[in-house]
Amino acid sequence: MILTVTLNPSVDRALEVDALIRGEVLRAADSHIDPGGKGVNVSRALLANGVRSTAVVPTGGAEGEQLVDLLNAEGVDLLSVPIAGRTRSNITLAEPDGTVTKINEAGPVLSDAEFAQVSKAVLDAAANADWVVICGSLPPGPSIDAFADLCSRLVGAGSRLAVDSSGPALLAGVAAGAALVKPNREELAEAVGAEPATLGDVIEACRRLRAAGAGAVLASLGADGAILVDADGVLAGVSPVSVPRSTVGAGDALLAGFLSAGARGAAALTEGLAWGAAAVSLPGSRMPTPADLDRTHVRVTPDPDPSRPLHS
Ligand SMILES: Nc1ncnc2c1ncn2[C@@H]1O[C@H](COP(=O)(O)OP(=O)(O)OP(=O)(O)O)[C@@H](O)[C@H]1O
Ligand SMILES: O=P(O)(O)OC[C@@]1(O)O[C@H](CO)[C@@H](O)[C@@H]1O
Repeated sequence: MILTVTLNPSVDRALEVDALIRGEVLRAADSHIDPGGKGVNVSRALLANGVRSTAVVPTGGAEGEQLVDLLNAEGVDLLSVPIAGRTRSNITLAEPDGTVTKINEAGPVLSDAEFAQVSKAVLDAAANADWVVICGSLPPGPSIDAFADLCSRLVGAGSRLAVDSSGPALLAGVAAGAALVKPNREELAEAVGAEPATLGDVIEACRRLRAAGAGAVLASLGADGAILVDADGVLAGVSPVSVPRSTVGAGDALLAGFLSAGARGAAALTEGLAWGAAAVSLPGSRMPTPADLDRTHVRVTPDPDPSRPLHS
């Protein structure tokens, strides 16, 4: 069982518009509502592909009830911790060429007592989990020290921890000794204080995160694919998408696919890239099912040319 933790989940509203024009009334050609938040998406993707997962989410207010209803409707196994604040609602504006504009709320304040309750739920459930996967932004409230403490306690208790977050939360996961971190290009740049221009820059940044405590680094690079740096070496992979529809949740699908296939080696990276590419071809933050997956276009190679420039 893979336990996911989304401290700041959301109800995701995706609107498809012909073109994004500031100051105009835009008419949506189509709209979708999905349960959202990065860990929630990892659980949804795993479930859609027959992998057991439980999602821990703090929920509150009308949107919190809606999120629980949406997740129950999909059959996601939930550990919902009630909070006083209102679960956020995040907006996606998707244009026909695949350009996505996202507006994410900060999310409700999580009080110290509420964070302690969520942490207890996570630590209790972690005992039966193959992985504990903490994803997404931290909501207002919990200090970075409190978050770092949760990561350290999980690692100390023997859990295999994966962290997909940004800024101080990503670094806290690294320092706690997470077995895996999954930064995207911007998160990696922020973590090492340098914008990568080539695959070599990405590999060097991943090595720095490993030296700082992470076991493995899976760096997602949008249309440039992904790089895996772990104790076995370096792998690079790409999976071209002919008609990108929405990149929202692609990183979550990549992580879910990678974990589902054992989180190690070319087979796991291939699986992650197939799930990521499939998510990009689907609207909103819809997660791929087995019928959406096509592994034939995925290319994974060891020790890629470090001078290869990044495009996206
Ligand atoms: N335009 C694209 N074309 C092909 N594949 C893509 C594209 N965008 C994303 N992907 C695939 O999805 C994976 C994750 O994308 P990205 O690096 O954008 O993740 P992310 O920023 O974490 O996404 P999110 O936070 O929305 O889940 C990439 O590694 C790649 O495999
Ligand atoms: O604000 P965060 O927590 O960084 O990201 C939240 C979010 O953008 O991430 C998911 C896609 O990865 C969406 O379902 C959700 O709206």
